[in-house]
Amino acid sequence: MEQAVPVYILSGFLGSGKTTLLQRMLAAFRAEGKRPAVVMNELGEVNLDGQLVDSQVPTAELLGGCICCSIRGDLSLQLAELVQKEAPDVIIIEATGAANPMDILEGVSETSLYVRLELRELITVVDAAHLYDLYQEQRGKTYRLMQEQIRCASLLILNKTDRVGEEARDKLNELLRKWNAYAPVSEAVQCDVSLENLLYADTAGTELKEAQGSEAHHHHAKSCGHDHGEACGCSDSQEQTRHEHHHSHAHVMAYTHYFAGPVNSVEFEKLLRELPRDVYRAKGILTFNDTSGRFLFQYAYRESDFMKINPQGEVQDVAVFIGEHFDKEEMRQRLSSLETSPVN
Ligand SMILES: Nc1nc2c(ncn2[C@@H]2O[C@H](COP(=O)(O)OP(=O)(O)OP(=O)(O)O)[C@@H](O)[C@H]2O)c(=O)[nH]1
Repeated sequence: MEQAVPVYILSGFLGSGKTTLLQRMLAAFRAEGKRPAVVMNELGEVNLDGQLVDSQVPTAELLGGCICCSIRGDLSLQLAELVQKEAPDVIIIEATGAANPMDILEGVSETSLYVRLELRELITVVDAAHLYDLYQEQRGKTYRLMQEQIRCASLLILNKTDRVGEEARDKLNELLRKWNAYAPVSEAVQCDVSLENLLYADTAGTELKEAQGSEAHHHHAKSCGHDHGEACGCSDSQEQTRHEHHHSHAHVMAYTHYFAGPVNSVEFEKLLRELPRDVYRAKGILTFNDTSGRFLFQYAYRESDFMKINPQGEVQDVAVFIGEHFDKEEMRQRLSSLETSPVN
């Protein structure tokens, strides 16, 4: 009988390290001679993470929304198409950091009714520094979303441990155990974990497979804190009325800026340093007028990083800013004021 294609879901809050883990997993699968395929979901209108994935890897993109609301139907279609067209040995789904993984898990389960898929693991990557800071306050929507993402996981990676001290690490391990008593926890920097243990730890996989059965699934849903009844904050109003349930990420919004010309690198870094606290993730591709080449920039929880890049395909200079209730118009004006005339 035809083998089911194993599926891995990567979850974790914005900027926690999902793409970093994705790259490691892809390298590990390919080293074993396997053909992985990827489904990437971004809140912004462009897939910048796709620039970090080898162009040889078949990739389906779900852009401009979150899998778990307006484009959940698309997830099923994309999965089915990937299996039929590419016949991959394994599929990795990278969710937006704002997604509730329970909805993606349901999406994969639905698809597995008509395409042979086997949900193997739901891996949640946790930004140690970000969670520790929110833990001090013990409230807020982002804190609750992180909690849901951690609860649903079959494997947990406590990433960015370079940004916290030993005391915080102990506290975080305790917290993860409290929220999810079953998933093995691996501490990591740059998601550098032993992938053999991670990908072939069968116990957690079994639990997830069982979760595809309705009763276990119901139980799983309950333990994920996926409470129904509150109004949905999805942008799509039809969707909103169709399934009136609670999405804890409804507070998250994205602004995509297409640059009309190069910007000054010093001024741009200053803008990143001065971003409001409510903008917790940004990324983009830029041309600077004071240094040659193009750069992929990353900003995650107040840390920024620039990498020289030769974009695959035609990519305009663009930046995506993700956060809570920030002023998009103010952001647009600030970014536009940095633009200079294109260099000929
Ligand atoms: N200091 C530190 N930075 C890290 C670590 N792991 C990843 N990063 C950096 O954090 C930034 C975000 O990492 P990504 O892997 O893109 O995070 P992500 O979860 O895919 O982000 P979204 O897709 O936007 O949700 C990048 O600049 C990474 O280089 C780590 O362990 N420590």
